[in-house]
Amino acid sequence: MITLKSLSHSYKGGQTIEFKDWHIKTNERWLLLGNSGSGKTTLLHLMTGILQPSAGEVNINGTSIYSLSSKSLDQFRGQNIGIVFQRPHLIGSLSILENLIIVQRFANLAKDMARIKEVLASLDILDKQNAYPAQLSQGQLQRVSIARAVLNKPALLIADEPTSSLDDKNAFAVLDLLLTQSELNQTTLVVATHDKRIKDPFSNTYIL
Ligand SMILES: Nc1ncnc2c1ncn2[C@@H]1O[C@H](COP(=O)(O)OP(=O)(O)OP(=O)(O)O)[C@@H](O)[C@H]1O
Repeated sequence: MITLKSLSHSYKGGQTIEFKDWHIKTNERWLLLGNSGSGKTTLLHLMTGILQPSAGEVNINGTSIYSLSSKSLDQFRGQNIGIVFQRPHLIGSLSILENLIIVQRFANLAKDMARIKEVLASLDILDKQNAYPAQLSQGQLQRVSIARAVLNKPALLIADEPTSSLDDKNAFAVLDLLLTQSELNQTTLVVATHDKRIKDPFSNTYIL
């Protein structure tokens, strides 16, 4: 269960953005909808502890995330939250395998090669394990990005605008990967978007 309560944020010199309360149950699939500039990225950053709110609380499975020290929060995020960013942000000098090994290490989990290979296989990119990011296509990079986000079986999988720059065929393919992976890994899914093409599989919507 994830709860957002009385959350608001003001950037320096900007207006205060207030967010209505949000209760997300385990394994639910939510669409976070809002026009450009409405605060989607800000809310995702608050939910994941990347940004501290001006006021309010985020509680993930019993942990109030802003009460954690920054080191504990980094570890908590690594173990409980997977994020698919708009761009993959992989480390270019490391192979795909090495990029995933450090995700386990940053979360303070034991190295688990079997799990890495299982996730790569489920996304159909196991044959790319020894390749470097520059050697992969955009679609393959997005798969690695999803692999990295689900690797540690997080309680919460978040995707920030995963489809808006894609054509219909690729947008639905990525959506399908996110849905399949959230089911496979028993992960609650939140997709932030202004892409109305992908709304059908979501029964829950939080509108900004
Ligand atoms: N670092 C910042 N400093 C000051 N203002 C900011 C900062 N980041 C965002 N904002 C402002 O906060 C508001 C919400 O921005 P945010 O990026 O959360 O919107 P968004 O819904 O994700 O937009 P988009 O869909 O265009 O990415 C906007 O008015 C934006 O200008």
